[in-house]
Amino acid sequence: MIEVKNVTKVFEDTKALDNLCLHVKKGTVYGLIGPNGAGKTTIIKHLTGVYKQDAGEVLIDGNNVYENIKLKNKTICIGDDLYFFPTYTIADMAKFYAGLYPDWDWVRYESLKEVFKIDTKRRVRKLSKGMQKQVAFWLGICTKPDVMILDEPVDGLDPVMRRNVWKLMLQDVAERDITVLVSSHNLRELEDVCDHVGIMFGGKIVLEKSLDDAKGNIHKVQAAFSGFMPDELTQELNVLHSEQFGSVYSLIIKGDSGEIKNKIAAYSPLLCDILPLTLEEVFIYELGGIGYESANILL
Ligand SMILES: Nc1ncnc2c1ncn2[C@@H]1O[C@H](COP(=O)(O)OP(=O)(O)OP(=O)(O)O)[C@@H](O)[C@H]1O
Repeated sequence: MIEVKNVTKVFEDTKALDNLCLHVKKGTVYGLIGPNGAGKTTIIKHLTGVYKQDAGEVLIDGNNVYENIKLKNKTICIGDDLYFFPTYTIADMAKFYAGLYPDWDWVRYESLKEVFKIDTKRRVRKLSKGMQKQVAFWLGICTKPDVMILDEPVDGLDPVMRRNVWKLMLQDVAERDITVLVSSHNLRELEDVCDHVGIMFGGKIVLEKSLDDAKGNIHKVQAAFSGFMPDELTQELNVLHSEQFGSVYSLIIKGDSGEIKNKIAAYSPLLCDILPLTLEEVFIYELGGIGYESANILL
């Protein structure tokens, strides 16, 4: 279980984290999403013990993360800034990891040769960017972590390998109850793997919910009336966004779908369809509601 309690971090004149609270349950996959500069990488660096917070608490299983060797042994972080020793081959790196991580699993390492299919005698630094990422996952999974912190994890991996890597991680979530926090701008992909999402904006978490709840409280509605949509109805509904194409209104409405349907039905619409939103649309409209506007390109 990951708990971030009221964490603040200031860099010179920038408040990167502002009283941030975040909760990730054990055995779940948590998608951390937010616009550029929201503070995602900064909180990740706190979760991996790179930064020390100015205020608040960063806890994994109830223990402070900063300078906690025991927790570091059971946490793997994979981001864009991968580090491998200049002359080391994959096999050398595996031996190094085996010495560093007490639960290193050689059997898994051997069996994953079937998945990653890269010659272990090759120097890691000479591999392509995507292959280096594969090695990071290969080694990371073999440390048998309790917690995986991932920053744009599958960037640079080809579609088959992205799928393989997610399969391996979700297998560990199901079988070993590991906890995964993943930050990514690829919302389509997160939608397939996350149980919970946290939306960050301005150094805070502005929404933290199960994926189903996040998507269940905001709807795309298409409605038509004989004439214009009644003003009274617009006032009764929490309309985040509205567009009109001829006599059809395309609306983004916050609230319970049953209640929305009943309120519209009371005005005898010619058409009333409630459609599911994608995570990308939830992101755009939730953030639009708090002042991070996007162009009207989704309806
Ligand atoms: N080492 C640092 N020194 C000064 N400012 C920093 C430092 N690291 C981050 N910041 C600032 O903190 C804020 C949050 O940055 P952060 O990298 O955490 O955002 P992010 O959500 O990861 O963004 P992106 O999606 O673009 O990667 C930004 O305003 C950034 O300029």
